[in-house]
Amino acid sequence: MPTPGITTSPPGPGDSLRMPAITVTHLSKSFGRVRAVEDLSFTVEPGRVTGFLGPNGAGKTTTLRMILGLVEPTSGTAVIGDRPYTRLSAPIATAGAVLEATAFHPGRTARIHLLALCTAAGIPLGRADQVLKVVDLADAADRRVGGFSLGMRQRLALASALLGDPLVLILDEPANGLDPAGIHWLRGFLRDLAAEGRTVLLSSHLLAEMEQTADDLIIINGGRLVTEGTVDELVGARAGLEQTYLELLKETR
Ligand SMILES: Nc1ncnc2c1ncn2[C@@H]1O[C@H](COP(=O)(O)OP(=O)(O)OP(=O)(O)O)[C@@H](O)[C@H]1O
Repeated sequence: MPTPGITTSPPGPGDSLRMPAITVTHLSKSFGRVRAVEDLSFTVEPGRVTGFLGPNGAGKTTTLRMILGLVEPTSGTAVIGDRPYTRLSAPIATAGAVLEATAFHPGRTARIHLLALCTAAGIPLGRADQVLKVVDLADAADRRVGGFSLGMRQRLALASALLGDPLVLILDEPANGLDPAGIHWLRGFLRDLAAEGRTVLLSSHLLAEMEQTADDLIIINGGRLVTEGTVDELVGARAGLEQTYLELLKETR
């Protein structure tokens, strides 16, 4: 298994002071008559894994895309540190992301895919092999991505997100397609990133997994905040995250 750190010189404890939080303030997005996100506010703290939960269509992907500057908010703001993603001075070194439906050129090998990204982003080419090792894909580096399993594609997407050694990682359903060993690996990996002081935000429908992986939770429904807090606060004495989650959604219907 790869070593936890994604960089050759992981941030030290003092560096966590410089790790950016994600701050979403009164964020809204409408697509025509569809109100995908409505007056949403929350904070994602550095040094913690934050789970972003909500039923299908709750607005999770739209929110993540607004944080990454891929969707223009109708109103409100989403900032990483002190500014929107599109105004970051070093966006690739600040935030990395894995979004749903990541497209790869099927004829390219994993290494060529990453080398192309390095070239486009001005990242030293040696970084490609480093991140392949980190996500445990070194043995598949010269295989064409068209023949990759879903789990391997997820790992390659994660490798792409790590190229810039980002302080903030934003992942939309990263466990999708991973087998139990892969999910176990991902959990340890994300926990290690947070332990290095990085800010980790991930959406998932896998509640049992989220309960084990996340420190903090943000739950939304119908584009609005249902609740946010630590896993301990929210689950507390109740019988697990699944029951807590279903009860909270029922209350807000
Ligand atoms: N580009 C778009 N054009 C029109 N409607 C959109 C667009 N993107 C999202 N929506 C709508 O916004 C709402 C929120 O969608 P979103 O994908 O953000 O939810 P989600 O919580 O990520 O759902 P899931 O868990 O199913 O992935 C849905 O009603 C969706 O149909």
